[in-house]
Parts: sequence; structure tokens; C-alpha cells
Amino acid sequence: MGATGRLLNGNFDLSKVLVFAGTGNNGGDGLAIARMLHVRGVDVTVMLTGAEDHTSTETAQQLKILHYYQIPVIPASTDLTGYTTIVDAIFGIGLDRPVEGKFADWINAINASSAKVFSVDVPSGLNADTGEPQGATVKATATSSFAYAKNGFVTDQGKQYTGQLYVEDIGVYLDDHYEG
Ligand SMILES: NC(=O)C1=CN([C@@H]2O[C@H](COP(=O)(O)OP(=O)(O)OC[C@H]3O[C@@H](n4cnc5c(N)ncnc54)[C@H](O)[C@@H]3O)[C@@H](O)[C@H]2O)[C@H](O)CC1
Ligand SMILES: [K+]
Repeated sequence: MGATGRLLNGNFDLSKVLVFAGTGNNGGDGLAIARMLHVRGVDVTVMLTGAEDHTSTETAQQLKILHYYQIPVIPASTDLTGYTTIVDAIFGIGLDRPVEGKFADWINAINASSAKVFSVDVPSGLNADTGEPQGATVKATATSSFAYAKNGFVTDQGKQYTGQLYVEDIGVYLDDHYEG
């Protein structure tokens, strides 16, 4: 069905959606979701955690498309007033250190907001291998994980962060490296 389909399935109030995006490829996936919601008529705003010229190649490409569609892209903030759904695309499997400082402030604001939270691939801050939070960690209403459910999602602790877990087929498999 795809992550965007999970958002469109009726369980989320899409009156005013915020995509909270990091500058890595997890953010790029969030930007693609923002575009797909926008073309379906959803009011979407993007908050970006870093500078537009410091994004990964794929994320830069997605940003270009968002600008073409004139989807608002604003700097990350802890003021999340008015948003009915927040798409968490800050960190995915590239998390490599504890979440601190302004990232922790943003994640704490997401958790404190009254909006439902939909995490892209991994709840930001959760170690996808162990299911241990690495500092501030998003508590999602639902998570769409790409290709397979990460090991950390099936632990008792990990489950508390993913919420409802969906696994999306993106055409990659664990045995992709085998020939024939
Ligand atoms: N790998 C695949 O098979 C696919 C991945 N997809 C998506 O890509 C993300 C992973 O993307 P990546 O760019 O490797 O990492 P992230 O976006 O998770 O983050 C990288 C970014 O964040 C910085 N960083 C890490 N930890 C911290 C921290 N604690 N504080 C501040 N900054 C931090 C790091 O330095 C990098 O700049 C995966 O989850 C999927 O969403 C595709 O979907 C395709 C298949
Ligand atoms: K995420």
C-alpha cells in the first residue's frame, strides 16, 4: 500500500499535516510523502531540521520537486500548534548517536503535541537494531517500516515507540545479493 496510503486510510486527521524532515534519506522519504499528500489535496507543511544546501543527494532532489509544487518548507521549530498529523521523518536507520540538544527539543515537542504521529521507517531516536531509545525518541501512533520489520521493533520496549507497525514492500529483499 505504501506509507502515504497508510496516512490516507482514514485513521489520521489530515486537515493540517506537518512533515518533520531531517536532511538525510529518511527526510527525503518524508518529503516524497509530503508531495504525494499535496497532490491529493492535503494541506502540508514541511519543517526541515537543517539547511537546504546540506541535504543528501536524494533529499535535495525531493526538495526541488517540493519547491516546484510550492509546498511550504520552513525551519524546524517546537511550535507545533494547529497540526492534526505529524509525519516523523527526522532519523531512520542512519541514527548513529544519542539524540540531544535541539533535536531532543523537537522530538519532545512532537511527543507533547496533540497530533497523531506517523513515523517513516523508524521512530526517530529509536535504535532499530536493539529497540532501545537513544536519548529523545518519537512515540508514534503508527510506523511504516520499509522492506522488513527491524529487529528492534519486536522487543517489548521497541513496540512502545512504533505504535501500529506496517511493513511496506519497496522491492528490496534480504537475499538481494544472491544471483539467480
Ligand atoms: N538503506 C536502504 O535500504 C533504504 C533507505 N531508505 C531511507 O533512508 C533512511 C536512512 O537514510 P540515511 O541518510 O542513511 O540516514 P538518516 O536519514 O536516518 O539520518 C542520517 C543523518 O542524520 C545524522 N544523525 C544521525 N544521528 C544523529 C543524532 N543523534 N543527532 C543529530 N544528527 C544525527 C547523520 O549524521 C546524517 O546526517 C532509511 O531510514 C529510509 O527512510 C530508503 O527508503 C530506501 C532504502
Ligand atoms: K523517522
